[in-house]
Amino acid sequence: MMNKLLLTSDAVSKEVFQMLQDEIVARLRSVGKKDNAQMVSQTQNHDAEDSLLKWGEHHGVKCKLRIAFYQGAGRGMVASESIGVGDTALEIPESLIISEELLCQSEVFLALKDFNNITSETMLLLWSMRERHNLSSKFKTYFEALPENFNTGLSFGIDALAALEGTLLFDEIMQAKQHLRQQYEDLFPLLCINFPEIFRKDVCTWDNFLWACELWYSNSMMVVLSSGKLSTCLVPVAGLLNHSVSPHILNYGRVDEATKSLKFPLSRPCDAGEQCFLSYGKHPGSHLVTFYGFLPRGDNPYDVIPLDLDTSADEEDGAAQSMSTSQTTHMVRGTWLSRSGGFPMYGLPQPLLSHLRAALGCGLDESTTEADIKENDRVLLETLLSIFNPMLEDLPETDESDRESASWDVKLALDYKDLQRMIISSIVTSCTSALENV
Ligand SMILES: C[S@@+](CC[C@H](N)C(=O)[O-])C[C@H]1O[C@@H](n2cnc3c(N)ncnc32)[C@H](O)[C@@H]1O
Repeated sequence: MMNKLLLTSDAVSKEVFQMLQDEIVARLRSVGKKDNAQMVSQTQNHDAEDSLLKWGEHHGVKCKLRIAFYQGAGRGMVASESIGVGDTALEIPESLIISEELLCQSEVFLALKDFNNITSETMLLLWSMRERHNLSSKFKTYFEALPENFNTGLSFGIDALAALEGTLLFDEIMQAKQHLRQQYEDLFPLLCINFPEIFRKDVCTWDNFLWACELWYSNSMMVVLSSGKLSTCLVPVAGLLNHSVSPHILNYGRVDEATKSLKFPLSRPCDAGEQCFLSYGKHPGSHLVTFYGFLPRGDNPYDVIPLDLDTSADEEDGAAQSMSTSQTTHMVRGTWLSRSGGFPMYGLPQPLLSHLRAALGCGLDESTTEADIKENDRVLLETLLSIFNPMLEDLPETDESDRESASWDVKLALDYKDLQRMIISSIVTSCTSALENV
């Protein structure tokens, strides 16, 4: 829009628009500087990654990025040159996208299309489980560059799960694992018996099935294909972009009609040598741990403590007395993310405060005196502390020596608990200091 205005305005307006554009770009540049994780190596000889880039180039991928290795994040993509706002960092031809449309030409689809209402997502999952072992696959180079283990929450071992007991993440991971186990048991050994040529027993193991599930959870993107269909897809090369809470690439996901390619344009500039990040979506830490196996650096505004509040009210209706109950869930973020730390918000969400003030009979109106306001807020803050203090007590601090010797999954579980503790602790601190002042 700015570029258009700069082209069409008179000289004076042009000067103003140019100043505005420079300021916007400077502000965008300052965002996310904390994200730049330590690069481990740019130059190591990593055959699988080099081959993937060459294979992509050969098939028409256009790329202003190269692959680098980052501490704690595996591979990532780094800008080979400075890339500006609106410029395309990466362009992938539609013919390289693994989607439902590609599936329709496969043996797996022909065998399964009429099988027990199977979904195309499940067929794609089974396709990738097989294709990984197909030596003559068109996507051999892509599969060879994928990790042996994805290390998501779905692969958490018993110690990591034990560390999470009592948290919502524990429930999320257990439910997801049970769902996948059930799905596997519904499919196997049935498919191996019915279609032994296609589904070989040695390929269709639980470990290979879980690998394919983790591949789709951690690497897939929603793409509108040129047919107009919205489809969950694997996008080779683009699957090497890591996530950030302040990403460079935000708006992507529609195949360009003219070029028949998926473009990844920048929403904020990326300097040469800087890691270029994508947004995987507005996910809280629990979702990123379960399905991707990491917690992002920096403040994630989608990290919340869900709070279920019951509102039970006695209602007099003539002679009979009835009881109405409703449940509301409030999402509470760390108070450091809020701009309104003091009275009357205390860094907490307005709907939660209104809900509690009404439930406690502590509403504010013109006739409320200053003394009433203070008393009401004392009751409100004490109620909030009675909710959040026990949560904090249930999350004891991690012993640092435990963390040093821990495995990847236990470390991630402990990091998640630290994050939860930090959010709850910020709420307790806000309420305690406010209580001292009323
Ligand atoms: C789409 S892949 C990105 C490429 C991946 N790093 C690799 O080496 O194949 C998604 C996976 O990358 C890792 N990842 C992405 N963003 C990350 C981040 N900000 N910090 C740590 N790991 C990240 C997680 O393991 C996630 O499951």
